[in-house]
Amino acid sequence: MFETGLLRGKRILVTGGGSGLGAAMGRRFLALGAELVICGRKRDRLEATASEMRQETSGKVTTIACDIRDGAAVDSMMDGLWREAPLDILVNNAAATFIAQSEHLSFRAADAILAPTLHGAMYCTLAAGRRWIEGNHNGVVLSILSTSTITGRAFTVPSAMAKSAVLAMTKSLAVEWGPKGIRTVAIAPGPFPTAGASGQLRLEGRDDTLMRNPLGRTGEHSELADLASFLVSDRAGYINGEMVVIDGGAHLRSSGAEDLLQWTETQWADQRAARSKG
Ligand SMILES: CCCCCCC/C=C/C(=O)SCCNC(=O)CCNC(=O)[C@H](O)C(C)(C)COP(=O)(O)OP(=O)(O)OC[C@H]1O[C@@H](n2cnc3c(N)ncnc32)[C@H](O)[C@@H]1OP(=O)(O)O
Ligand SMILES: NC(=O)C1=CN([C@@H]2O[C@H](COP(=O)(O)OP(=O)(O)OC[C@H]3O[C@@H](n4cnc5c(N)ncnc54)[C@H](OP(=O)(O)O)[C@@H]3O)[C@@H](O)[C@H]2O)C=CC1
Repeated sequence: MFETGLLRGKRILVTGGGSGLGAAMGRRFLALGAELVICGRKRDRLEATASEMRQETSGKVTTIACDIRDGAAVDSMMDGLWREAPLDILVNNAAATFIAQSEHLSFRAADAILAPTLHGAMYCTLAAGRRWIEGNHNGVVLSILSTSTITGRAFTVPSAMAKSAVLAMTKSLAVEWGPKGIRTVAIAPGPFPTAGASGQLRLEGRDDTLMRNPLGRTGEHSELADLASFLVSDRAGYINGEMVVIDGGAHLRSSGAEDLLQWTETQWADQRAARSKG
């Protein structure tokens, strides 16, 4: 689909790149000639993914164990990266969510979603942006958001709040940092099967989420990876502050949570008892 070497010479950090959509984007970036860095909390999973990637391509893949909820850890990751060479592209992909009745959310539970999804994305963006500006280096920030930024979404309120805040960051920095050579863009995916999403959102046990998709299917990882590759590339050099939706048109029919309005209190009690550790 793309010219060979579309991302040659680009050094890209994908947060949460050890699994799911982050790994899918990373694989495509490597295939297009980029140098890839992936971070996450689970060192073993990062290493396993990186070694698969190295076998698939001849590209350079580096892993860094970093909890992006910790600003000092993010700074130390960026310092380490910059000691070798500046990044060119940051992909804010790491996030957390689960379904819950909002009245049952403890403050700690709300923070467990806000901390990686909002604060983590903000820390990474500020840490990269500051270094790009100091070094007079161009950069691109791509944030993976959600159609909840458009529709809101019942039962995943902290996630909808965090994603909406990162959209506000994307639009605001497009204006503030555009003149400094930094583009900020975003993608709002609809349902894409990943272990994280299925586990946290109980996708397999839900009746009508997929049926409501106008295209009658979930997204392919390669479709999201293609869109991400275009948006971070120089070919998208005039796109700034924009969020592109990739959901088969689903959000035009439903936020994706309406079936949960029919759940009984027993179902919610079962859900609370069967928490998934993502
Ligand atoms: C369907 C329509 C379209 C799809 C739209 C999809 C939009 C977005 C999708 C995604 O983001 S998919 C990505 C999903 N991936 C992940 O979530 C991976 C990361 N996950 C995690 O880190 C954990 O699973 C976590 C639970 C989210 C956070 O773990 P952490 O170690 O930080 O938290 P804990 O210490 O375990 O718990 C803190 C706090 O939260 C309460 N809690 C945990 N799980 C639940 C739950 N399922 N329901 C209610 N509350 C929960 C837990 O009890 C703690 O609170 P206190 O008990 O201490 O008050
Ligand atoms: N799949 C879907 O249907 C949709 C996904 N999205 C978004 O796409 C992105 C990827 O989701 P998906 O691939 O499905 O889910 P995954 O659960 O596979 O991905 C989440 C990633 O984030 C990392 N992560 C979580 N918390 C932290 C943290 N504190 N510090 C560093 N890394 C962290 C995890 O790694 P580790 O556990 O090692 O820390 C994991 O690799 C997310 O932003 C999600 O909100 C949006 C809409 C729909």
